Amino acid sequence: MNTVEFHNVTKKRKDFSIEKLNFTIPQGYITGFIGPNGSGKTTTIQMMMNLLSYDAGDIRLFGTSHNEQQLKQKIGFVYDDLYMYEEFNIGKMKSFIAPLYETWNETLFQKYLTIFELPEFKKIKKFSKGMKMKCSLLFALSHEPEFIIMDEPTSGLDPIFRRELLEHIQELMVKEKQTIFLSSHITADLDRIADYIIFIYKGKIMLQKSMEEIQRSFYIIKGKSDLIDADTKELFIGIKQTKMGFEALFEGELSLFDGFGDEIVAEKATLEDIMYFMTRKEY
Ligand SMILES: Nc1ncnc2c1ncn2[C@@H]1O[C@H](COP(=O)(O)OP(=O)(O)OP(=O)(O)O)[C@@H](O)[C@H]1O
Repeated sequence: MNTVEFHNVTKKRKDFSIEKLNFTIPQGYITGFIGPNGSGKTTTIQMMMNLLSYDAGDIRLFGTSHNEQQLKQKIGFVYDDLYMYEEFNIGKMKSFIAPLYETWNETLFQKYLTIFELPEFKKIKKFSKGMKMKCSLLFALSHEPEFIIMDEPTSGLDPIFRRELLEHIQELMVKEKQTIFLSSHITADLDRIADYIIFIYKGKIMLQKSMEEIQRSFYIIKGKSDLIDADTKELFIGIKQTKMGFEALFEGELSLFDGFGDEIVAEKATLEDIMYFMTRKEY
């Protein structure tokens, strides 16, 4: 079962276009959405949330087409920009937000308020960026959404805070079995928690795979430059020449390199390696 399905979604902007975007977000897992700046992550999320129109194609949520009521009740949208409520404190915000949700869970709200150590009666404009992110997460979680969308939840947070937030997200998955879609260009965060990865670049999907498949099939191969010729070059997705030799991204069975013995070294590729080599312009 998929929580979200994009079928041939096309969106043309002045200097940017998304052509026939196809991907799915499986139910009950954490899907990481990665891509360099300006790749179309926010545009995609806005179309998913029905905040932005598209020119062609179909977006299905929970098995049906967009439906306002369903969007509001079943989705928790987490982002750090709470400008609308800057003058409010958490208590006042709750009095506006809670009645909007049939599924509002006050016990859960109190629980996360304590866990996140957020002050209930301090104005939100006095919150740090990280506190605003936690506050957004607090409200999103308290109405027990089936699907949580997070747009860059860890950007601008310090490493300790980021790790804490990721731990909370992971805990949620274990306990509540929610579906989470998390966009980030901090790929190390997703190496840690994602079950699936969707990689977008210049409005196109470059990769959609489970983390398990990625870890099993992508490697960084290092060796002396003289090993690179027209034939070996064909094996790699991207190659970088270094002072020590070459580094290249490879997808497939490592046994292909058995004949090279210790002339090459293979390491598992990180998401950052994959993103780097797949978007490199020169080889
Ligand atoms: N309102 C808009 N009108 C026209 N073009 C826009 C608008 N918003 C964004 N774009 C363009 O669409 C492209 C994709 O932007 P988008 O914000 O979706 O990327 P992103 O992957 O979220 O980037 P980042 O990681 O930097 O947030 C960019 O080239 C951007 O300039």
